[in-house]
Amino acid sequence: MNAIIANRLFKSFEKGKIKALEDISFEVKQSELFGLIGPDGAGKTTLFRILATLLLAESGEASVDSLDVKKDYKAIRKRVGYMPGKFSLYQDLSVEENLNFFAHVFGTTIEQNYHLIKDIYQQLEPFKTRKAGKLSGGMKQKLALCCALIHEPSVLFLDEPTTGVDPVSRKEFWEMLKYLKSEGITILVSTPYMDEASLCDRVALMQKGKILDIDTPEGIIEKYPKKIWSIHASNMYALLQVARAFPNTHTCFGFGESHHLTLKNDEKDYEDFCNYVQKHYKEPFQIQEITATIEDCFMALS
Ligand SMILES: Nc1ncnc2c1ncn2[C@@H]1O[C@H](COP(=O)(O)OP(=O)(O)OP(=O)(O)O)[C@@H](O)[C@H]1O
Repeated sequence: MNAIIANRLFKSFEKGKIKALEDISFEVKQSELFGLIGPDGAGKTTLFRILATLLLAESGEASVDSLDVKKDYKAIRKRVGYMPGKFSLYQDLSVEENLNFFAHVFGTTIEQNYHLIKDIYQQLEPFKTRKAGKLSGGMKQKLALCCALIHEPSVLFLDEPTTGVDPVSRKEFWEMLKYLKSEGITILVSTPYMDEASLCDRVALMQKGKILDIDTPEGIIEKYPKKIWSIHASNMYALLQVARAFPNTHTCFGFGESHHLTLKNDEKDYEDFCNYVQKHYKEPFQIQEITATIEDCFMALS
C-alpha cells in the first residue's frame, strides 16, 4: 500500500517567477524509507510543506495515508510527524519541557509513547534540564526527532535532519530511522548529502523543482551510462587542467581527494587520454576505473 502519493504537483512563488515544483509525481510505500536528494533550492521544503498540509499546491493532488492533503488536512496533521529543516524547537524551554509541550499539543504524554523514543531519549536524558538552545547540533536533531515522534505518527517528514550535524550523530540518526522503519513508520527524508542516499530504500533525485530519477540507490547507479575513472596526482589542480584540455574528455570534476573522469568514447579514448596526460602533465599520475557514486549519477542527469 502507498502511504504517500504525489500526482503532478506544481507550485510557484512570486507570481510564477519562481517555479519551486514542476510536475512532481512519486509514491512512497508503507514503511518505506524514501529519500529526497537534492541541493539547496531543489524544492524539497516546498514539497514537505504541501504534504504536511501547511501549503497548497497550485495544481495536482497529494495524499498521505489515503487522506487528501486539501480535504483531510486535519486528519493528516494527527498522523504525521514533521521535523522542519529550520529549527522546530523552543530554544528557551528545556529538553523535557519541549517534549512535554509537543506531547500536550497532541493530547498524549511522554510515557504513553516512550517505546518509540526510548533509544534517543536515553541519550538526551542526562541533559533533560538543559535549554534546547544550549544543546549541540546533534542533540538538537535528536530532540526534534523525539518531538516529531511523540504522538506516534504513521508517517514522518524529515527535512534535512542531518544538515550541519557531525558525522557520528549523522550515523546514529540514520540508525534511528532504520529502527523507526522497522516499527512500521513511513519516512520521507530529505538531504543534500549524496552519500546518505545509499541509506534509503528508494530515492528521488531532485533539482530545480523537478525529479530527475526515482529508483533504489543501486538502481540509480546501475543506470549510470558511462565508464568512469578516478584520477589522482601530486598536483591535483594541474591534473584537472590537463584532463579537461584533452579533446575527448566528457566530464572531469573534483571529487574528495581525486577527480572523477568520463571520456566521450569511454575505453576507446582511454589510451589516448593516458598518453595525453603523460605528455602534458609530465609527472606520475594514477588512474583507476571505479563504480559511479550517486553524486556522479546526479551530475550526469542534471
Ligand atoms: N515563500 C517563498 N517565497 C518565494 N520563493 C520561495 C518561497 N519558498 C521557497 N521559495 C523558492 O522556491 C525554490 C525551492 O525552495 P525550497 O525551499 O523548497 O528548496 P529546498 O530544496 O528545500 O532548498 P533549501 O534547502 O534551500 O530550503 C527556491 O528557489 C526558493 O527560493
